[in-house]
Amino acid sequence: MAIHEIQHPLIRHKLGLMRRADLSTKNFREMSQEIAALLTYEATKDLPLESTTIEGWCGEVNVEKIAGKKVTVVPILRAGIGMLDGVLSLIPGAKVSVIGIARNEETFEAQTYLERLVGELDQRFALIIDPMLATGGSMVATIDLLKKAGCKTIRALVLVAAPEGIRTVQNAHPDVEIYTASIDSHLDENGYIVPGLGDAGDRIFGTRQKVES
Ligand SMILES: O=P(O)(O)OC[C@H]1O[C@H](OP(=O)(O)OP(=O)(O)O)[C@H](O)[C@@H]1O
Ligand SMILES: O=c1cc[nH]c(=O)[nH]1
Ligand SMILES: [Mg+2]
Repeated sequence: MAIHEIQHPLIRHKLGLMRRADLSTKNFREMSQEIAALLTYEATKDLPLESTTIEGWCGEVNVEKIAGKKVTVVPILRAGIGMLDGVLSLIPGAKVSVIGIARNEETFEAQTYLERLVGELDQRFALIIDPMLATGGSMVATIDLLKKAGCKTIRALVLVAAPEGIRTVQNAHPDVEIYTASIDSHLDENGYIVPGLGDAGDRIFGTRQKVES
């Protein structure tokens, strides 16, 4: 498996802004979608093209179109929804397969509570989206489930990845490529990515609990 940490200046700049603890929910949401679109651009760079002839303004013209596989975007609820519009802004025709997974915050075990997959998964290119790859439990559970449903080509887009999570996905699913805006330092004792973004779901949905001082 390859891990791609994208070095594009727009991504680096936007991620830097997202790390600010005082960033508003509105701005955090907007930047999640913007980085998701930029990661989509990178992760689809090698999609195969085929030639076709169309009727242009001055007669027949040869153009290219994406060949073969159709795409399904797979947001991992909840936080993955925060990247969905960004991905769809570049692949508007993609079908969406929704997976609900919540991490048990004591054991870090991934618990699946919803599975709504689109059809013909054996013919689709799946793009999993989740802002955070921490222990990797949620990502491995999602890939397990997609493969069981017949999916053969899978890539994952995450805003921030921890080395621990990358290793876990790498060991379980060496064929899956991950695209990320940043490989961060490590996980803390609560399984949070350092420096990370904090709880991405809470920051996207505005459910962040204020810490009493
Ligand atoms: O790599 P892992 O250790 O599995 O952790 C990462 C998962 O944790 C977060 O979701 P969370 O379980 O908090 O659910 P939420 O999106 O509903 O907030 C995040 O969005 C990932 O799905
Ligand atoms: O750092 C982390 C780890 C898991 N889930 C998050 O939202 N953030
Ligand atoms: Mg959360």
